[in-house]
Amino acid sequence: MRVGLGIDVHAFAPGRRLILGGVEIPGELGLAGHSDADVLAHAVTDALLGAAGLEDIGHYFPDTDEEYRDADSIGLLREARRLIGGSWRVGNVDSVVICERPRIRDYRDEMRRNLAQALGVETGRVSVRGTTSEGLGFTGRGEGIAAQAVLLLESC
Ligand SMILES: Nc1ccn([C@@H]2O[C@H](COP(=O)(O)O)[C@@H](O)[C@H]2O)c(=O)n1
Ligand SMILES: C[C@@]1(CO)OP(=O)(O)OP(=O)(O)OC[C@H]1O
Repeated sequence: MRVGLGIDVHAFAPGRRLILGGVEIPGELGLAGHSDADVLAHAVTDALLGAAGLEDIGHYFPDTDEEYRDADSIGLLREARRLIGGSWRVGNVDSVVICERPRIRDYRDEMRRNLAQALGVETGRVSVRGTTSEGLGFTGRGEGIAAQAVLLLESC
């Protein structure tokens, strides 16, 4: 077994859609990024790549490459899963999104389904939770969203 950790942060930006775990959340400020800025999908992708001992997300999907402008980050997670190859399967993923809003609980099951599908596992193996930072720091001031994920790989 191997464990991986992924952490990502994106700042809010006007004129952007908010995509978290592949779910478009209406009525909220979006996040700045070269891709769709799906901070949760990025954290899970880096946890997956880290568990496999590979390079990081920016290595495989550079933010200087026009191919990844506004890219669907769930699609990038699926691509990263392909890079891992067939000798590993995902045991489970746990993840936390840190923001004052939106309330992640309202969307978490759809996020879990999207992430699980990209990873090729049952939804029950993927957890997503939200927490505020109680008004403290950049997330507390509503400047951006942070996400963290841990992922276990099991050999097949
Ligand atoms: N963005 C968020 C923040 C919180 N939640 C839910 O509320 C619970 C309490 O959060 P605290 O930060 O006040 O501890 C948390 O356990 C979540 O159920 C959320 O869904 N999305
Ligand atoms: C997937 C990528 C592609 O540009 O997305 P970005 O929106 O640039 O987000 P970031 O988390 O800063 O870096 C990962 C990038 O590789």
